[in-house]
Amino acid sequence: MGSGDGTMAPPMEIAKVDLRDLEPHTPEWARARAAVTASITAHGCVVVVHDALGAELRQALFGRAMPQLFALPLEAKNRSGCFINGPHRGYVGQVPSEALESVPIPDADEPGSIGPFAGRLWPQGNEEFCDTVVEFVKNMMKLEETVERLILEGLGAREESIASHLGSLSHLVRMNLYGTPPDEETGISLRAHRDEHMTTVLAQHEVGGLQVQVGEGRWIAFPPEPGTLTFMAGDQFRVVTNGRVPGCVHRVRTPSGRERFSVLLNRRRKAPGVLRAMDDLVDDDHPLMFNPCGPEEYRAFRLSEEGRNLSDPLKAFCGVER
Ligand SMILES: O=C(O)CCC(=O)C(=O)O
Ligand SMILES: [Fe+2]
Repeated sequence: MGSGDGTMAPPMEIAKVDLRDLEPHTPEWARARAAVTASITAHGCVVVVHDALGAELRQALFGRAMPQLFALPLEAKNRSGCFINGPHRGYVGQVPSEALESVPIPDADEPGSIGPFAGRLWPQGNEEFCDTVVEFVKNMMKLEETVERLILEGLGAREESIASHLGSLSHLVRMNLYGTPPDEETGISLRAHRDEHMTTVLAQHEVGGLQVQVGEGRWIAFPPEPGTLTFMAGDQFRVVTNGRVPGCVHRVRTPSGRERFSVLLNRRRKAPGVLRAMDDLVDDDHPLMFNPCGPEEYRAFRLSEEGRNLSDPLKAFCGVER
C-alpha cells in the first residue's frame, strides 16, 4: 500500500491465492496447497481470492445488517450475549483504551441459534438480519474448511486425521465497529495480538486497517479489496499443527478516524474437548511443542491478569519446556 505511515504493500511473502472453483485432486489444488501452506507456515496468514462474499452479501452485511446492529441502544446490545459452558460471551464496547465495539454470535452454525440471538436484540425478530448471517456463515465455513484442508494436507496430515479435526469445531461470528482511535497519533484501535481460536477468516468493509506482522517489527497493511478475505491462524491451530503454523500477529490501525466495520468467522475446538497436536505432525524432526490442554482453560488463562500481560500466553500455558 505504501501509505506513508511506515507500512508497505503486501509483498509476495504473504501469498494471495485464488481459490475460486477449486476442486480436490487437480493440479490447481496442488498448486494452491503449496502456496497456502508456504504462506501460513511463514506468517500464520494467507489472503484468499474467493466469491464466498459476493457483492450482494457484502452489501447486506456492511450496508444493512451491521449498521442496524450497532445503531441499537447500548442496553439492547448488552442483551445480545449468552452463557456458553460457563463464561459469558457477549457485547464488548465502551472500553476507554479501545475504539472497538464487538458483537459475537456464538454457535452461529447451529440451526436455531441465530433466531434467539436476533430475538434478544429486536423483540419482533429480524428476518433479514438472520438470513444475512446464515448465508455468511455457510459460505465462510466452506471456505475455512477448504483452507484448513489445504494446509493440513500440505503439512502431511492423513485424511482421517483431517476429517476428525474438521468434525470437532464450533463457529463464532464476530461483528466489529471501530470509531475514532483513542490515540489518534498512532491510530491503533486494536492492539497487536494472536487470536485464541483455531482459525479466523475476516472481511473488511471499504475502510481498511488490518495489519499483520511479518518478522520483527514489520507490519503489512491489507487494503480492503472486495473479493478477497484474510485467513489467519490462531493459538489453537498452533497446538494442533504442533507449532508448524505460527499464530498470526495482527492489529488494527485506522488513522483516518473514519468508522470501520469488519466481520469474521472464528472456528474453535468444540467444548468440552481437548486441544492436542495431530499425531501425524509430531516426529523426530518435529518434537512436541505444546502439551495437550483444554480450550476453555486456555481461554480463562488468556483473560486472567497474568495471561493478559504476556506476549505469548500459549507458550506460558502449555509450551513444552526444553
Ligand atoms: O477488525 C479487524 O480487522 C481485526 C479484528 C480482530 O483482530 C479480532 O477481532 O480479533
Ligand atoms: Fe484478532
